Amino acid sequence: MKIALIGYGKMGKELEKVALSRGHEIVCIIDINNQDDFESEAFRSADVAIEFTNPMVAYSNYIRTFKAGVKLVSGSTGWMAEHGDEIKELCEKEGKTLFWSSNFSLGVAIFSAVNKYLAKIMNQFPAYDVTMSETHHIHKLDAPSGTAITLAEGILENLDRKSHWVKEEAATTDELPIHSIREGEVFGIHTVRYDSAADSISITHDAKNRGGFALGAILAAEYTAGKQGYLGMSDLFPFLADEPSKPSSK
Ligand SMILES: NC(=O)C1=CN([C@@H]2O[C@H](COP(=O)(O)OP(=O)(O)OC[C@H]3O[C@@H](n4cnc5c(N)ncnc54)[C@H](OP(=O)(O)O)[C@@H]3O)[C@@H](O)[C@H]2O)C=CC1
Ligand SMILES: O=C(O)C1=N[C@H](C(=O)O)C[C@H](O)C1
Repeated sequence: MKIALIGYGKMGKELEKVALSRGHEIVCIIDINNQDDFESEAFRSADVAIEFTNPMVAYSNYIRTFKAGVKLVSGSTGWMAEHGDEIKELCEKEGKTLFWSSNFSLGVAIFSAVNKYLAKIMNQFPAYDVTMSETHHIHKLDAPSGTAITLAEGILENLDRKSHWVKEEAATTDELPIHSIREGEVFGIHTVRYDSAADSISITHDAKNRGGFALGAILAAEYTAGKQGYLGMSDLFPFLADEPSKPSSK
């Protein structure tokens, strides 16, 4: 498959390694210094472009990729609150294609499914209150992390006593607090913790390197080449939506 990379930083370089190891060809690399290449033949020839840049430029990269008629996979975080609805509409109503995930690692896909199921169970156990924390390297521009926001959304959809997430401290019992820590070169640690007076239950995903994010993004690119629309990890792994059994609310 022909792949174009947009952004050649920590993730761009990791993606290049994994793509080549799976027999793909990198036909174009766009970084901050060669923006004209969005109009190049090489870029247009790509089966899929993969974008990992930053919250400020991701949206304009998506629009330029759509204009070039190239399908897109992106892991950039921090753009969704401002532009999410417009980008989804371009995919759902105007034939554009974006596969986006706040975290491409297979471990986080599994963790997300467990997180939603645990939240549903906790409807039966009001003595437990839930908090979240995420730790990342000091270069990270956004907080909370995109993954933390996705995990929080998974809790809010399933745990009736929480209505919205907040940064750091909860002021009311319906708020779900997310604590963000920036430390050294940490690849990404996410913890969801339920606390009662008697005990606590924590689930944690701890990335050991960036290889897992890159592998997931390349698997997503292989999937996206033959698809259209707004796609995500639930399209790539639909079986993760199947629960072992649904706890009854009675
Ligand atoms: N979904 C997931 O699984 C993951 C998501 N991420 C997210 O991916 C993004 C990138 O992470 P990471 O690779 O670590 O960040 P880096 O800062 O290491 O890399 C980003 C690169 O994009 C370049 N860049 C800046 N502006 C543009 C532009 N307009 N067009 C093309 N390239 C540009 C930067 O250049 P310069 O340095 O010169 O500005 C830099 O080389 C972040 O939003 C992060 O949160 C990260 C890991 C996993
Ligand atoms: O910036 C990073 O490094 C990461 N960003 C993503 C996020 O915001 O959740 C995914 C991963 O945790 C690494």
